[in-house]
Amino acid sequence: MTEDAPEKTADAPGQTPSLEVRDLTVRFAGLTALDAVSFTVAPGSLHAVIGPNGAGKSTCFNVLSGVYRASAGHVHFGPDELTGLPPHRIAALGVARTFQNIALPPYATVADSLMLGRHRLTKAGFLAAGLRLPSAAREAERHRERVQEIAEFTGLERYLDHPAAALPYGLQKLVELGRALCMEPRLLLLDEPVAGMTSDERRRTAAVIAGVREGLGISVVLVEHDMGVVMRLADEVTVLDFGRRIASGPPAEVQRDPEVVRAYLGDTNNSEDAEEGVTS
Ligand SMILES: Nc1ncnc2c1ncn2[C@@H]1O[C@H](COP(=O)(O)OP(=O)(O)OP(=O)(O)O)[C@@H](O)[C@H]1O
Repeated sequence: MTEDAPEKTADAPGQTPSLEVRDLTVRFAGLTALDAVSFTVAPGSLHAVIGPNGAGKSTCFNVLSGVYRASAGHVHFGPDELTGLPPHRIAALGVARTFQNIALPPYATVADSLMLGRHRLTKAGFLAAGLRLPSAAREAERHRERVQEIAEFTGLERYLDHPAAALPYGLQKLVELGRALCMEPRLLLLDEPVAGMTSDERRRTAAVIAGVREGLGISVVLVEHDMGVVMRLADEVTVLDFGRRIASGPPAEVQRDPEVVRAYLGDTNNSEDAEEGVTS
């Protein structure tokens, strides 16, 4: 695809395609952060990428979303090659992501923050919106309705008028998730969505993620340290260690894999994971 080719939009009809990651390699000045990693995310499934600290999970995410460039290998989303595309082109193909660290605008309400996710789908031009043409007003109303639906889906409806950045941490992370859903993605990349949450917040967020997979038919790639959440939600798990894929398969299988157990228990810098192992 050339830079001048028209951008596809995610709201085009059609099924969610599979995501194929093939021999993905990323090198940083002498360090191989990802070493020929391959996995497939089946349409509508939830695929977790796990591994001890420094295993290459964030690097993998950053390549999938276009933040980092692969040194070798390919990522295909259906017929489209994502490798080498900038983040906005990947987003235009229906791939949305959340970040480990919250990046909400400081004074925006929850409604405004969710509406930011609609930006890419807005068709009315600056002039039509500025002149308050009926077509622009109708479109704005449709976006507001969708924001309301997604707020209900994520349990945020009663906070719509609150400043997002003033909400408790767990709700702010849900706003991030809601904003990604407002992009109408076909593939959602969730980077540690329950990190730093209370157990109540974790339960609530895990239920929303389960709802995304079950109710919306969106494929999800999840990077998460909370093994309880991973084992409950994932259809398939890929385990990385020192940039290499050491195991892949259904959670129950991966959990028993001796190399996975060794990678976790042998990682003395990761006491929380070592204590929890891969069995919680
Ligand atoms: N931009 C970068 N420049 C140089 N090295 C990097 C860069 N990003 C990541 N790395 C290195 O690549 C390796 C993999 O890091 P990465 O952040 O992908 O691991 P991770 O599995 O996400 O770890 P964590 O669970 O701690 O977030 C690490 O050794 C890290 O220091």
